[in-house]
Amino acid sequence: MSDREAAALAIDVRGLNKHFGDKHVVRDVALQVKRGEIFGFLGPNGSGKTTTIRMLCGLLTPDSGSGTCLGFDILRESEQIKREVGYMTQRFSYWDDLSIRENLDFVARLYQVREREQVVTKSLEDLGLAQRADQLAGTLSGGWKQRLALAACLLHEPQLLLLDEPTAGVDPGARRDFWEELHRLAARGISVLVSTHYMDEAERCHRLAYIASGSLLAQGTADEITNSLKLATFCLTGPGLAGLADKLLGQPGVEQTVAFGSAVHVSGTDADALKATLERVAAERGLKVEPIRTSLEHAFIYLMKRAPKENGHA
Ligand SMILES: Nc1ncnc2c1ncn2[C@@H]1O[C@H](COP(=O)(O)OP(=O)(O)OP(=O)(O)O)[C@@H](O)[C@H]1O
Repeated sequence: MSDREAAALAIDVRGLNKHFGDKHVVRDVALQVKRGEIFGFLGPNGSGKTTTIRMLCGLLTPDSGSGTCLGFDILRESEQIKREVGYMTQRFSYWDDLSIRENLDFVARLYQVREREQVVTKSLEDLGLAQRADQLAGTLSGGWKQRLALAACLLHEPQLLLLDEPTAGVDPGARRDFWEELHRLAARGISVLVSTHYMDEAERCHRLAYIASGSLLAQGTADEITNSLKLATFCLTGPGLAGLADKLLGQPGVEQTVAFGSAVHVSGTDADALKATLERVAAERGLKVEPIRTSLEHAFIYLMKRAPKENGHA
């Protein structure tokens, strides 16, 4: 890769491995995140997302692997990385009995931010927190707490944000606002790697990676990931759908069924066999069957079901 291409990458790592005791929790992970890109990091609980993020920002040393974060070597230059990265942990800690402004002021002191007062005031304005600047953090709702957390990790003007499930437990309106803010930051050239369990958030990322049991199973745009699986998906609607999803499993061509209230989505890689099965079932039961686009949600359910169940040892 040329220097120019490398400079266009905020994160460029390969062969990352991490064990905890005899548990191999991150396996040969390679990630490339472009500058100014919002990169989604998805995977079931315990799949290794937090561990990977901590290795990227120099908080954890990989057992093996190499690469750069913002052009700094992840093994030798972790101090520089920490200075240029904003890391929002799953449980952001703020001080309940300090106001929003006092919390930000405190964090700005930790980072030794110059012209602290102006920086804090600007941050309050940029993040829409000015009206609540004097409210005690402990009295804020989940959405406002996340906003405070984001403001805090932006104070030292990082080039890259590593956000670990920043919107867990936050209501849909506040999540939408949070994502608008992420897109504004990305438009300013800030790179974002964000882990999430929400499909609507995954759809809003420029590119994504899916990790299960420590291994990356897919990486690319939403379309690249869904197309790579070569899944055909059909939607069944009509009367008496209860229990149908389970009954279909195991029939020719049927690899995955997902029940929704008023429909069952059925996917498989052998489109002809799947179609034949569904047309037969639809005729028998008086249902309607139609092909639909394989969504990111279908793709991730498919990947998750095929991933090894446990983190293996070794
Ligand atoms: N310090 C540690 N010591 C021992 N095991 C750990 C440690 N940190 C994480 N693990 C284990 O490593 C595995 C991966 O954890 P990690 O937190 O990276 O997953 P995750 O994908 O971020 O999960 P979640 O979505 O639940 O946050 C889990 O089995 C976890 O129990």
